[in-house]
Amino acid sequence: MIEFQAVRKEYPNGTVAVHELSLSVPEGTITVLVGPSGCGKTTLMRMVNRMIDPTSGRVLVDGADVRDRDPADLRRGIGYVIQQAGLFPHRTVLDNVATVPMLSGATRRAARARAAELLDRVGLPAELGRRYPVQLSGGQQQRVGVARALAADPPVLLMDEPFSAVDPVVREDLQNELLRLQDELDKTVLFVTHDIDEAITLGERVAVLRQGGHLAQYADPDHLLAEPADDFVTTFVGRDRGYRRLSFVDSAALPLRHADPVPLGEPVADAPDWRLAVDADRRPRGWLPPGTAVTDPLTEDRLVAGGSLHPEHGPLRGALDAALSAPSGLGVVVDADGGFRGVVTADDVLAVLRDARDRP
Ligand SMILES: Nc1ncnc2c1ncn2[C@@H]1O[C@H](COP(=O)(O)OP(=O)(O)OP(=O)(O)O)[C@@H](O)[C@H]1O
Repeated sequence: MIEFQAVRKEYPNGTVAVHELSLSVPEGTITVLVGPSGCGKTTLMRMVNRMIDPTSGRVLVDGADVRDRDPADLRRGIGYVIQQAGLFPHRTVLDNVATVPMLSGATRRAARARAAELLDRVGLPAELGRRYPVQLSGGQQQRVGVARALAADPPVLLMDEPFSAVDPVVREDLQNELLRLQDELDKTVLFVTHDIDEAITLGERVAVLRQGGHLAQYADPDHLLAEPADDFVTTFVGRDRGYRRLSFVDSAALPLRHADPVPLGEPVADAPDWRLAVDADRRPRGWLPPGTAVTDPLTEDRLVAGGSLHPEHGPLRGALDAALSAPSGLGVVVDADGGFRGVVTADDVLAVLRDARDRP
């Protein structure tokens, strides 16, 4: 656990970067610090590994004041990932990662074996290990940065805008990769970003900071979107927060409508409605338009491509998207194996939301 207790940072020029801020970062979670430029996010984060000491107040890691720890020793237990990855340009990718275990006394051979394992873990092919950082894309470099931060297997990971220099598609990949890794590793991650979407995607807890290093709100993402604490947070989380909130509401209360899918490979009689075609494993393959009779065995070329599929009990946002993107207006719900379960309409999704809102 990381705990900030009434920490304040005033730089020698009189700038107050962090103003008496208290915050607990629970163990094994991703906690995000988010806020506009200059609100003190980086200053706050760097107090954890003593790159910056607070003017007053205390920072505790696992109950101990970091000021009582030797900085080098403290940092061995804290991985640090920054924007642009900060890799050593004259070392190969493999050696960039192997440097960390070698500093902790591993032999070169053992350190390289560990580095190769980590590169694989962050989704990089082994042959990239022989290249130099400039020979990698921005997204690949960030993955190396993450691998290097994990090399000493630290319980705490500090990530300062690690994904902000890459394009949105790569960024989404990296975010998903981090969530997948965190599922396996259970680190205590403190993540800094100025992007509220990134904060909401990654954070189990999100701390919104405003200018002068004030904590505007500290909550889980659903709470932040549903009940922003003040006008600043409302503006910062943005206009479409109602829609984005759907990502955090699960669809357990969504009733499934029955539908009789038509199997591929069999003739189909004419019918007035759209019908979903499924394969032998009941996996949805597409929609047969109303009024189509098929006398030969039904083949995929007769079908209109389907919309997105909604995994049963996934977030409501996926159910709404499935309904809106299907040519029939019926969102297809599938089980864990991708088999057809039933359909939902956009009205069904809205009814669930209305019920949730009206419940006392
Ligand atoms: N060494 C320093 N000396 C004086 N002022 C500083 C110093 N470092 C940062 N500041 C100021 O402290 C405030 C907080 O800076 P900080 O870098 O923590 O903000 P941030 O939220 O991380 O911003 P960004 O998103 O732009 O990186 C800013 O006003 C900044 O100009």
